[in-house]
Amino acid sequence: MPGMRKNDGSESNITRQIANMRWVLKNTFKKHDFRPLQREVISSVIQGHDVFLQASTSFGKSLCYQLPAVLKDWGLTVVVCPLLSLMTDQVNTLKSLGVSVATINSNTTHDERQRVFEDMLCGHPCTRLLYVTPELCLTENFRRRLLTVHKQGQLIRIAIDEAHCISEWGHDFRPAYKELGWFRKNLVNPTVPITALTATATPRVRSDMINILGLDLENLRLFNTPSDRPNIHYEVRYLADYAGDNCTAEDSQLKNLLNWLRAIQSRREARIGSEEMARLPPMSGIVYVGTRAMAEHLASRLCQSSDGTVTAVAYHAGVEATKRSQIQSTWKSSRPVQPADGRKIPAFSIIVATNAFGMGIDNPDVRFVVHWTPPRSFESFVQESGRAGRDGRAAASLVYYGIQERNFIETMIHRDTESHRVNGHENRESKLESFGKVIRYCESITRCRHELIKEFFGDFELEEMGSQLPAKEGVSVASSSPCDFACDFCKEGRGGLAKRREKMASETQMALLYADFD
Ligand SMILES: Nc1ncnc2c1ncn2[C@@H]1O[C@H](COP(=O)(O)OP(=O)(O)OP(=O)(O)O)[C@@H](O)[C@H]1O
Repeated sequence: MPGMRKNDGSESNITRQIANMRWVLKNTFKKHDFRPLQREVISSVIQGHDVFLQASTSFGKSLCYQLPAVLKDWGLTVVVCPLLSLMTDQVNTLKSLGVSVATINSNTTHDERQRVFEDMLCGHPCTRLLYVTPELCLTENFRRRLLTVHKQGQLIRIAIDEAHCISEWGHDFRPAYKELGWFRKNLVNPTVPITALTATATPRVRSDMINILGLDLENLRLFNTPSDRPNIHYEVRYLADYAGDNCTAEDSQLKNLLNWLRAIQSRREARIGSEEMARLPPMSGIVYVGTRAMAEHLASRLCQSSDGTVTAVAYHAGVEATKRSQIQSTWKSSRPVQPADGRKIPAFSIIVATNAFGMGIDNPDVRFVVHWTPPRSFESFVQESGRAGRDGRAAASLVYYGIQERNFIETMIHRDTESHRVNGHENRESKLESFGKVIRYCESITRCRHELIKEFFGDFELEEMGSQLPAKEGVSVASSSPCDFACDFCKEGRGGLAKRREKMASETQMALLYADFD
């Protein structure tokens, strides 16, 4: 492509870098081997292509721009990142590996900012990776500096993490992302290649990403992995929206969750024996709830009602920042938590969270994610459930679903889009469309849940667009079913699910309930 720089230019340089990939992987990043597809994505990055990577949560997308940035012994890669916590996490990890990395965000001091800018403009920056917010990329000051680095021939790539934030049809729309088309329009002669990464983009969001960023279709390499996660067992539990004789709907849901946890505990005990189990740290899990108050309430109920089996703590935007990071690090540490009063070590360590417990949570051994109420968007569901099993081992996703909650969430979406009026109608339509997928996912009793996830993310369409497939050549990502009894449909069959769903309050019952309310 005219004007396009193939990194160092010469073929021999590219070949040398590709040959060194494995060495850098082992020596700098301390990883034994590439995961399927990582090698191909990284090779394309090194060759100077625009790259679009849609890979499931925990795939290891960051390595796909970090490794090429380190592999070259000069030049700056700018990484646009939407969240402070995500940025801090990545920067700290890279620093601990000895990589020259910097960040400019709202927490960066004036002196540090000056130091980073001086290095950036010195003509031969030491910094290999610079993490910035999308908002910084809007400022004239930063843009001017970036143009200077480019004129000096030192800007080798722009990486845009969580690139689905660019689209109003996405679940995390961020207006500043929409302006990132500036890079392609201005970083020219030679054109600076762009890598866009996401775990959750529907076809409509994907096309926004490609168009707004101005990715060059001639030069673009597309990659994707299936949007579902083969190691996650997906299950939906149907709530009967009426309470039993002496128990509220919440009581019966709590009882159901505790029984589920006890069953996991018994299976584990049968597998490894009770002595070994007593030595192990508690199993980590996340329970997502809709509100801060519910997070506090459910965390305390889980502690009280579980007979010492569960330790649970609430996490939401109202918890003070230092306490939040303390909660996160205790939960991530995987150390057995010996209660001070001599009680037994709990079998489960649970964070009861609102969606404030979000992107960038990289705890490898979360064994389950429970949605206490249905998630508000399908993309959030896949992101949140994808925090389970990041180590590749078996994990579970459980969603509690009931008609009452469904109606409540639909009402809230209407109300929120009314009051915020963010592009009013379109915004509401996209939110309702996404929640519609949650409803179809939960109410379906005739399809494998892994297949539904891939269908809703348009995995098959991505293949048709020319996306590269991971390792096993010729096997279609979308059409092959990875579900080895790893969802309730494939395990229980249509009959089993239908029986469970029957218990859910019917539309008519709900209408009667609401009539009573009025
Ligand atoms: N080749 C590899 N071998 C072993 N571990 C790896 C490899 N590549 C990445 N990882 C690890 O996998 C974890 C997830 O990586 P990363 O944070 O890049 O995921 P991601 O694809 O961005 O996921 P998400 O969208 O959920 O944030 C990290 O702990 C990372 O160190």
